[in-house]
Amino acid sequence: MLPPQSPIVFDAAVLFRETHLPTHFIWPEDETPGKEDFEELAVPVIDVQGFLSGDPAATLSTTRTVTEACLKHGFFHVVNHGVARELIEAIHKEAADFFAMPLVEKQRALRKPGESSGYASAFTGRFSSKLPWKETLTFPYSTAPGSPSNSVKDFFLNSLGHEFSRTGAVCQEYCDAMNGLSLRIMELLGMSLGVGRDYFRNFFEGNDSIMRLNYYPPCQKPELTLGTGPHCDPTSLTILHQELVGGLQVFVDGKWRSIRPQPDAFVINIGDTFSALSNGRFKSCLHRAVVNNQESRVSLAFFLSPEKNKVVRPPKELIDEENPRKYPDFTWSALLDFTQKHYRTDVNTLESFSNWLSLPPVAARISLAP
Ligand SMILES: C=C1C[C@]23C[C@H]1CC[C@H]2[C@]1(C)CCC[C@@](C)(C(=O)O)[C@H]1[C@@H]3C(=O)O
Ligand SMILES: O=C(O)CCC(=O)C(=O)O
Ligand SMILES: [Fe+2]
Repeated sequence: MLPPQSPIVFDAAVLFRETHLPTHFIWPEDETPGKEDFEELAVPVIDVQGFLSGDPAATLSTTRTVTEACLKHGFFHVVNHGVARELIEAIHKEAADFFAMPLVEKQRALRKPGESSGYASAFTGRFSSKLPWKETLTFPYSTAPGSPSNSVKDFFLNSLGHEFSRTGAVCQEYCDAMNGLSLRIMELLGMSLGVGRDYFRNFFEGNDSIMRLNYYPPCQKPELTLGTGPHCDPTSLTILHQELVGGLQVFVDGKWRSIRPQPDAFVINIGDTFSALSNGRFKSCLHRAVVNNQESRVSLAFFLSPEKNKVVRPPKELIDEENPRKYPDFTWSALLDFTQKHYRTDVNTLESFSNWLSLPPVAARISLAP
C-alpha cells in the first residue's frame, strides 16, 4: 500500500534551494523552453496620446495600426496611455509585498476550487501535472449594474482584512485605470471592424473583469518548466504590464518569440471572447511565460470580460455569406466556469468550449470531468 501522496506545497523559497525540480513541475520536453535563446518579437508600439485626446487624424492612424496588429498576431504595445507611473509602481510594490509574505499568510486568501478569485501557488491541488512555476493573486473587478463600486477593495477587505486596505485601494485605482483604457481600446476595435466607435465600448461599459497578479519566483531549472503554460486568453482583452524582468513569449510563425519588457508600455492582446465577438476576424494569440534562474518576475494582467450573463454574439455586420457564424452564442459566465471547473485553458479553449456547449448535459459532464 503506497503511503498517501503528501500534498505538494509550492513554497518557492524552499523549492528553489533544492537541486532538482519536483516532477510535477517538469513539463513534457516538446513544451519546455529548453536552453534556447529566443528571438525578440518587435510588436507594434502604438502611441495612443493623440487618439486619447480626441485628435481626428491620430484616431484614424491609430485605428489603422491597431487593425494591422490585430490581423497579424493580436499583440501590440501602447505607450503614452495616460496611466500614472506612480500608480504602476505602487501596485508593483503592493504585489511584491504580498508575495513576500509567508505562505500561510497568503493562504488566508486561498482560491476555492472552481472559483477564479483568490491566492494560488502553482495551482497545486488543481492540476496534477505540468504545474506552473508561479504564484497568483486573482480578484474580480466589476462595473456591471448593481455590482459594488469598490469590488476590488471589498475583495481585499473580506479575504485579507483591514491591514490590506491600502493594497485594496491601490489595486482598485489601478483596475479603474485599466477599465478606462480598455474602453478606449474598444472604441478603436469598433472602428477597426467597421461597426462604429461605440459598439464594443457600449458592450463592455458594464463588465465583469478579472485582475491577476502573477509572481514568478526564480527557478533553478528554468529550461524544464514554465511560469504560465501555452494558451490563448479566454477573456476579451488583456492589458499586461511587465516591469524590467521579461518572460512573456508569443507564438508567431511557428516560433516562440520574446516580448522585451517596456515599463512605460502596456502589452495588449485580444482574447478568445473578443475573437468570437469579431466572428473570428481577429485572432486570440498563443502565448506563455518562461521563468529564469536569477530573479523573480511580476506581471500584472487585467482581463476585460463582458457582464457575466450578457450574450456574446458578433454584430450582424460581421456575419455574411463569406463569414458565417464561427462560434455559438455563449455567456462569459459559462466560459469562465468551463475554464475553472472543466478545462485547463490552452490553445483550443474556444473550440473545446463550443463543442462542449453542443453536447447533451450528461455527456458534457462525463466527457470533461477534471
Ligand atoms: C479566465 C482566466 C483563466 C486564466 C486566468 C484568466 C485568463 C488566462 C487564464 C490562464 C492564465 C491561461 C493559462 C492556464 C491558467 C490555468 C493559468 O496558468 O493560470 C489560466 C488561468 C486560470 O484558469 O486560472
Ligand atoms: O506573465 C506573463 O507575462 C503572461 C501571463 C499570462 O499570459 C496570463 O496570466 O494570462
Ligand atoms: Fe495570458
